[in-house]
Amino acid sequence: MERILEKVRAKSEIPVYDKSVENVLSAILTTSDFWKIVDLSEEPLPLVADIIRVLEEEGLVKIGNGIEFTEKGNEFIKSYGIGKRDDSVCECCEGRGVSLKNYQDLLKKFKEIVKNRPMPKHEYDQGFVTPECTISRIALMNSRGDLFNKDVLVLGDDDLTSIALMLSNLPKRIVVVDIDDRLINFIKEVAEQLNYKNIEVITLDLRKPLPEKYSKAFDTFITDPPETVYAVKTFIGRGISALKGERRAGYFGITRRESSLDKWREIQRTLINDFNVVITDIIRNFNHYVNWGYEEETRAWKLSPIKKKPEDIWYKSYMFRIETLKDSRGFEDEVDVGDELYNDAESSTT
Ligand SMILES: NCCCCN(CCCN)CCCN
Repeated sequence: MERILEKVRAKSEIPVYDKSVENVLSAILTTSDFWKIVDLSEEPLPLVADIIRVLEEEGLVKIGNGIEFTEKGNEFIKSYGIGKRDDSVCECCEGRGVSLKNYQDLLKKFKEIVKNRPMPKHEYDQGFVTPECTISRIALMNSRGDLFNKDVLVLGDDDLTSIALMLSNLPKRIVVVDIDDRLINFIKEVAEQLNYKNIEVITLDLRKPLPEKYSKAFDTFITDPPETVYAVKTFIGRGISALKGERRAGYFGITRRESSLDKWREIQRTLINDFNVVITDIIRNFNHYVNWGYEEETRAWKLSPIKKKPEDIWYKSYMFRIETLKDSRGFEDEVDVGDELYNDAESSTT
């Protein structure tokens, strides 16, 4: 194992641990599909690709139509006592912990309205979640008392959460900001169709601070940022600066596909130390992203040992919920980064 770790460290700037290799080995025992191995291992995609390369160099796996153990590989995992990874996700709620029993009508209407939604744009790292997931977000936020008669801010909305919010008739007011005019126009059209008045839809680049009128104006925000430390600081920091005061809520997705646990610790330090908020929930794989179509253009494709597009959903993120308390603060400075907003050593689908 030591040899494997040394060789991976020589290739990757992402921290690698015994557990990182163990996670990948367990995943290969369960599936030969690269994308599913990344999903099950919960290690960042670039690190999984490097580990698989080293396993191949060591003659432990062979890479054909899939990734499989050689005889030598089977000996190796036996000697290390590596077991299969059994995910055991609840079939009823897909692991989200919210029931859609009371939201079936909302789900049906939402699916109907978003039939001809704008498709994901690589330029903005877009990738929308399934309708079941979008409606589960409404159920989750409503279950915490964060929607009924509340002022809600949506920072970036390729998931069209704002449309589900309009259909739910729960918020007092909705403000949606996005950089992509296609989404802005689509959401505006739907608001027209629904004759929904209490919504503002504006084009904004979140590298700039929010307009003054949105400072301390909301009870709840939701966002799903790219996962560089810059992007997390900017998107979530803007959201917190928009909250009215104490005991308001923020929701956002953080993935393991593009963030190592070392980066998770940085993100959690930013939340606790810089923003001085409290983390109330972290729900594993709450967000399931529909494959976005531009896979071949991404670094993930270049790194993948097998050039085959993913068939099933493999990219997921954990849903974080935070609340503000006394002395919580957001982030209101201008961020003048370009590409670094979307890319770092661990990202690969941006
Ligand atoms: N590049 C394709 C996947 C992007 C997912 N990211 C943006 C999602 C917007 N709905 C962020 C995922 C977790 N923060």
